[in-house]
Amino acid sequence: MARKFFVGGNFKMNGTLSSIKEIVENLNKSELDSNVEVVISPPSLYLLPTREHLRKEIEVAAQNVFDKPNGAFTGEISVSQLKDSNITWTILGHSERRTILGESDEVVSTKTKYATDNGLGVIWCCGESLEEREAGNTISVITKQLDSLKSKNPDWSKIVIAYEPIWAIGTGKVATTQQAQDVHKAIRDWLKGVSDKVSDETRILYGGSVNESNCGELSKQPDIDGFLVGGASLKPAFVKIINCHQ
Ligand SMILES: O=C[C@H](O)COP(=O)(O)O
Repeated sequence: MARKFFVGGNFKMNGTLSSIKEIVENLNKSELDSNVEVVISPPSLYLLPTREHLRKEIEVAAQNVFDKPNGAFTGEISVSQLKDSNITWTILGHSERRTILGESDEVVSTKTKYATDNGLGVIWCCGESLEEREAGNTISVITKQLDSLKSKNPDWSKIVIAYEPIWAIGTGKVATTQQAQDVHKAIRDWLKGVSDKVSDETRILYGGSVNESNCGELSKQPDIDGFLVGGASLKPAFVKIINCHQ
């Protein structure tokens, strides 16, 4: 079955009201490949104005969400609050939250389970550090992250996986097409252990220094179903990345 190509833009903690307005206006007026699913993820403060002004075919994602319905959880946002604001996706498990904010596999998996069970799409991130890659542990690190997720029995139909080698994030050091394809294939094979259907249908995105020059080759790989773009999603060239898949 053909998986719909997916391009996410993760603004991280970047942007202002005016710069995000410019990004939204640029996306609104651009011709975008209708075979590509596009989701952009501004900082939480800008979710609502982004949703309000962005063309409807593009969805909006939070960069994080909590696993409780409401209550005394200062600084957190709930799934129902996002859905109430027409925010239909969230990113979870980004390496910056795992390493800087100390989110464990258990925390990420629990939040993913809660979000998917309550109808939110999740861009679920995994990836290895440079030391782990150099020690030959890439697949075992990713398998551990995936095993933790599987143990919670999430709704896989709501999950898009983003493979993001930490050493390629924001460094300009993109993984080679072969390095990326190899890991994506390993993830696809691992997904067969959940079910053939999940393996066939789940999109696996690549993230890490994707730009308008390297996206074409990466997009030709059989197990690369899209991108999670950081820095380049803040630039007009993001449109070229959306349209790079032939
Ligand atoms: O979520 C996006 C990734 O961390 C990639 O960021 P980057 O494209 O700036 O390397």
